[in-house]
Amino acid sequence: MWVNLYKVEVRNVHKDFGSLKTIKDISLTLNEGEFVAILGPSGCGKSTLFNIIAGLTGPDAGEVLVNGKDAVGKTGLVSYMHQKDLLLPWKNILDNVSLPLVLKGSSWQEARKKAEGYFETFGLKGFERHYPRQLSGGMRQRAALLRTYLFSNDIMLLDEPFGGLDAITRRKMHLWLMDIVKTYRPSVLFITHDIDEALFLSDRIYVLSERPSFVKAELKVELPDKRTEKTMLVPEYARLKEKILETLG
Ligand SMILES: Nc1ncnc2c1ncn2[C@@H]1O[C@H](COP(=O)(O)OP(=O)(O)OP(=O)(O)O)[C@@H](O)[C@H]1O
Repeated sequence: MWVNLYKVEVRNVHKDFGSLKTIKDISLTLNEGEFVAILGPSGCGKSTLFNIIAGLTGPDAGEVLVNGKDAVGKTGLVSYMHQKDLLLPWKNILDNVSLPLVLKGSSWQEARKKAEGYFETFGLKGFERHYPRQLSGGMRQRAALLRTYLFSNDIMLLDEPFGGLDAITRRKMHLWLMDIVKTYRPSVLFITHDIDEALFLSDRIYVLSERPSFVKAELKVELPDKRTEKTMLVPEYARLKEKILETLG
């Protein structure tokens, strides 16, 4: 019998922090090579959900499977880029992004060699020996994304990676990230507050309710694969956006 093996499957997760009811009941799936956005109001428990998937926090009830296996309380199975993912200020960019490979057992020499191979694609070529403070905001985020990708190039949890960037840099990062995703095909769960960002980047979107959160809607984003600025003008884009706005209420 053929069984669809999800990269990530969350089944009926529930979480409270003392009397603070945070996650009421969330189930979701992530297929191989898929880009799935999780859109929800501030404080509804999105980061908590990621902490649970990454094994950093235990759910009060429910299951988390990564590659079909129980992942509750298990770290290291997915790469996780936090909202404010800081690069180590005292290490240069090459060493910052090589670090996950060293933590996984490579020598510094091997790790740097492998990491260097990605600098061109990640728009960091020529900045290997620069320190984080010498880079623009967009470059720092690309370096943090590369570090996340190198930790496990398979499943990535990205918690609002472009939240702190200005609108123009953000737009550029979206176009860039789409190319990266097409080239490397990672499976990505992506938290955002931004409806356009979710529509522009994703294959599917889960819309969460206010806290205590549950999945209010799941939408398939059937827009052309190659998305450009013009995608926003397509009628299907407007239809989906309206549906999300209605759902968020
Ligand atoms: N370890 C903790 N102990 C107690 N309360 C917590 C803990 N972690 C999160 N919370 C609370 O749970 C709620 C959900 O937080 P969380 O960061 O998951 O939301 P979020 O949807 O990611 O928010 P935002 O979109 O603003 O980043 C918040 O009210 C937060 O204060």
